Amino acid sequence: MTEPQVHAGGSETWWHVRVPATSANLGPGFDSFGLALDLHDEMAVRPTAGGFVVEIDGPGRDAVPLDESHLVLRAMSRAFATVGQTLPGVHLRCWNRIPHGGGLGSSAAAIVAGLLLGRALLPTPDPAQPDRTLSDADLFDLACELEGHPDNVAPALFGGLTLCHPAPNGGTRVVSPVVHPDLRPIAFEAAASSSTKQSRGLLPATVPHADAAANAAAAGLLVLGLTQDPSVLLPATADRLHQPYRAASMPASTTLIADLRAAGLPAVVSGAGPSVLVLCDQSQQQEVHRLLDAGQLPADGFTVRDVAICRTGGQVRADDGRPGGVWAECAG
Ligand SMILES: Nc1ncnc2c1ncn2[C@@H]1O[C@H](COP(=O)(O)OP(=O)(O)OP(=O)(O)O)[C@@H](O)[C@H]1O
Ligand SMILES: N[C@@H](CCO)C(=O)O
Repeated sequence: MTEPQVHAGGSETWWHVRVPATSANLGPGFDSFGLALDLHDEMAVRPTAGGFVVEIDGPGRDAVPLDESHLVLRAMSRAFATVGQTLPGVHLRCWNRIPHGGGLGSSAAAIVAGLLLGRALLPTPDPAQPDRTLSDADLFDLACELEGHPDNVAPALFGGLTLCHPAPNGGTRVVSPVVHPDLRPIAFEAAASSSTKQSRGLLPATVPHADAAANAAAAGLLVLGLTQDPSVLLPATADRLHQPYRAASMPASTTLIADLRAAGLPAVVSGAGPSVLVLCDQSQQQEVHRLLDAGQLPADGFTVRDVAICRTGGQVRADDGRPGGVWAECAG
């Protein structure tokens, strides 16, 4: 990646964003529950005289388009179009850390990054046209539309634990319960990838009533487990709505989850997979590492990360377009 140009009068201003990885579903909370994790993509953008330049480090570098169809640029354009403007030429720099198609919310992070950067780049709002501004709620609605489901974009935008539910008059609402301080998630980041779109195609149009009832019970228990009593998280993470239908498409994840759960550890498919998330408390986190050290978990093909829950959603600042630097506190 080229170094940003520095002019005699100081460095050029870039709008710089960082957005957390997210794990959706958390077992029974299909298309509703999501958790922000302390693993971030960073992007920086500045307007140019015309055209698009995209530079990428990290996952997706050799796979994603480098023109206006890049997901971050599509989201930026959408933010501009929403207020009747056209995105100018931009230079976009991406430092990707979230694997693509891994089940850790890469597309949601890209969409939220693009919307936040788009809002930052928009001309100063005209006080005579207050509807031509974008609130966080507007960005959430746009993100849901672009992603197609809300459970990753909510924690990517707002941080922490988010539960999405249909609003009475249409659209989606978000609530953000406070997570129990003992939670210490572990992510088994899969080297393999899968397309969420294809993985959604494996799901049936209808499910047995008994399965829906079991998931409703587990999802209720999951709120208790995540906020007040982590000891219930093993039964609270049982799912019958999506994991059984996807199991055969990700055999290594399915075996790993079965072994972890047999050891009493609350493991789930992260998002649409194939990564795996374990909603550990402190002693369970140690137990996972003991089992790994003893070679008693089938973890080949996975990178194991202790990932703190990130209380902060996407953050934007103006700077010199270099990666890193100090951001507001994230881990909690
Ligand atoms: N940083 C990014 N820049 C550009 N495109 C991206 C970026 N991140 C994701 N994408 C696009 O999104 C696709 C992955 O999205 P997909 O929804 O299939 O998986 P995911 O978001 O990683 O997993 P999940 O939705 O299960 O959490 C990539 O193949 C790429 O096309
Ligand atoms: N709820 C979504 C999350 C992945 O983006 C799914 O499981 O398809």
